[in-house]
Amino acid sequence: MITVRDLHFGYGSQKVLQDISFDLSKGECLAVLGNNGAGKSTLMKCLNRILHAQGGSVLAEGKDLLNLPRRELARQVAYVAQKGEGSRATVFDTVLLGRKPYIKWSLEEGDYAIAREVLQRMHLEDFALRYIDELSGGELQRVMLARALCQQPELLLLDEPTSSLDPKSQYEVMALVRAIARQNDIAVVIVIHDLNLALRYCDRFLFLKENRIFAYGGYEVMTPEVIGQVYGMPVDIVQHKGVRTVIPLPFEGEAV
Ligand SMILES: Nc1ncnc2c1ncn2[C@@H]1O[C@H](COP(=O)(O)OP(=O)(O)OP(=O)(O)O)[C@@H](O)[C@H]1O
Repeated sequence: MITVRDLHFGYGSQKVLQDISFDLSKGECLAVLGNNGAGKSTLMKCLNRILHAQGGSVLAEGKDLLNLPRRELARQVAYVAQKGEGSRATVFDTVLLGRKPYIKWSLEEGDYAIAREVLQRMHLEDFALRYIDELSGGELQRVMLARALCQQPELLLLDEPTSSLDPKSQYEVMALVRAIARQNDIAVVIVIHDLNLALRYCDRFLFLKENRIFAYGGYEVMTPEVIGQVYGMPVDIVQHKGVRTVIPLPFEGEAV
């Protein structure tokens, strides 16, 4: 269980996060939603201690993540940033790097086996020997996700993991993340702009607005009213062939 309580953060005098509290069970996916600049990436960076929260607590299974030694933190939390970096390393070596928090003296056969398994699950076997600075944006995004999975964290933080993927890959990757979360009991926090992907693959939803949580909960908070107030646009939610779908409605006076 991940328990976040009263998290606060500001860049200088600009307050970005205030009174952020939520709980997430293992195996669940939480979508973090909100407009550009709402503080979603900042929240992820506070959870991973890239940024230091100025107040509040983050507990994972009772362990205080904001005060764990770095190496221990890296075993608990994996983070995939919005912009992946492309260095001169192969895909296999990059994914293997996810084992770093566990290595004592040298890599063991178990580490290679985990990397191979993750590559297979992410359909990246054919890319194993390619250099990551020669991949497309979407391919690189898959590799960075694979590296995070190789880390076998308790908490997986994904900042817009589908932003560079083609439509089919977006659904495939989200389905895979959800399946891995459930099978391996990983709590996943996903910053995502696509409400339909969130609705389909996430279990809980956290809307940020004006530095604070505007709404948080299960499907009951995914309503046209909440979405309308957070994003300032009219929407409807319909069920089509069993799939709940958010449909943007025309703005007032807009011809369609
Ligand atoms: N390093 C920084 N220094 C100062 N202000 C920052 C910094 N990074 C972000 N901000 C500001 O903090 C606020 C929240 O930014 P953040 O990146 O967390 O938003 P976001 O919700 O992830 O946005 P987006 O959907 O555009 O990715 C914004 O007003 C942004 O301009």
